Amino acid sequence: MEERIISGEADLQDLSFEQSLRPQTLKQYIGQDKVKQNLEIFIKAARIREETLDHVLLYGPPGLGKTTLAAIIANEMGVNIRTTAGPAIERPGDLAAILTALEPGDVLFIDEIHRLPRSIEEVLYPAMEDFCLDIVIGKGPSARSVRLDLPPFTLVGATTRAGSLSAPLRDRFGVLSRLEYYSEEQLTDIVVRTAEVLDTGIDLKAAIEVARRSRGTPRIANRLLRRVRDFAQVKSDGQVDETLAKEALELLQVDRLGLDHIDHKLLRGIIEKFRGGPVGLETIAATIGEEAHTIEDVYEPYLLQIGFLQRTPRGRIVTDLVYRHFQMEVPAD
Ligand SMILES: Nc1ncnc2c1ncn2[C@@H]1O[C@H](COP(=O)(O)OP(=O)(O)OP(=O)(O)O)[C@@H](O)[C@H]1O
Ligand SMILES: [Mg+2]
Repeated sequence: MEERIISGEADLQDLSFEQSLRPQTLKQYIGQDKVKQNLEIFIKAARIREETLDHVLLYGPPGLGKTTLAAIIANEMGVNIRTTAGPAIERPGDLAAILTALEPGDVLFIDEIHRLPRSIEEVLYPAMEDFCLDIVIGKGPSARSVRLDLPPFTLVGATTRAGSLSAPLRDRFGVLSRLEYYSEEQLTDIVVRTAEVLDTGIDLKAAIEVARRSRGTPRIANRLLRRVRDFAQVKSDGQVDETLAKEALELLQVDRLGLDHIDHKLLRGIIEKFRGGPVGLETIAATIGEEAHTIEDVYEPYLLQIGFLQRTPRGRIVTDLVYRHFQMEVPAD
């Protein structure tokens, strides 16, 4: 798969920047109002009762702020956060080691929780429900099960694929929060805030230009801003205005809706070879030389979100919006 500047997934450079860009409190966290309102109430209530917060599952596409929100939850609860990821926990013993090291009230953040092995999930159930751990000591006829008490804790799970989570695991979360794509206004606020953190001067119009091309995703907004900032430092005095932002984004080959050459290839392919569809996923994949699941997981979600593609039982179709975007005549049928 090609590297894309408008990918929602983190690259190495993002990771080194993101830590410094992360908002620390619910107040600083822009957008996701419904999720924030709920969490605010649950957190307040838990603090009044001096109890741990219920387990929270955060789900939604990459780069929308799940990891950020997990850290904010711990911060607002005034507790420590321990971070791990589904694929990092291979044996029940790994999980036991993490759980027994928690302090009362801590947040345990498990990223990519859908990738937790089934055998580990089963250890997690009693830990989530009753704060205890059943471990088997010894082998064969002398084996016995011992129950270990754990400190009360809050599990915060994050996943881009809520659908691949097993039902029993999903049911054990008291709070299920789905993160949505951000509006242009919210992304503009994020761009302005990031520019402040990076000590970069940016005009409002330039910030809007970056926001508009960020596919509803803060990670992409921050990444584009960094590239535009580089451009401003080389080409002018470092101040980002609208003309400069447009010029830089043109060079990055991100169009005014945040589509890149791969999106263009996909959409034009369906128009030119299949008269706009319907066409099956496998056929599209073969035509543009990509894996079907990559198209489904990576390329399609945003195109569906902005109404450029539709999924029908007979395959994908492009909508009139695409013809207009490419300034092509919309076909009569
Ligand atoms: N609501 C927000 N307000 C301000 N900045 C945000 C917000 N949400 C995310 N960001 C910024 O976007 C970047 C990516 O966010 P984060 O790493 O939390 O995404 P994620 O959902 O965990 O992604 P992934 O699925 O890849 O793990 C971070 O640098 C963060 O600062
Ligand atoms: Mg994350």
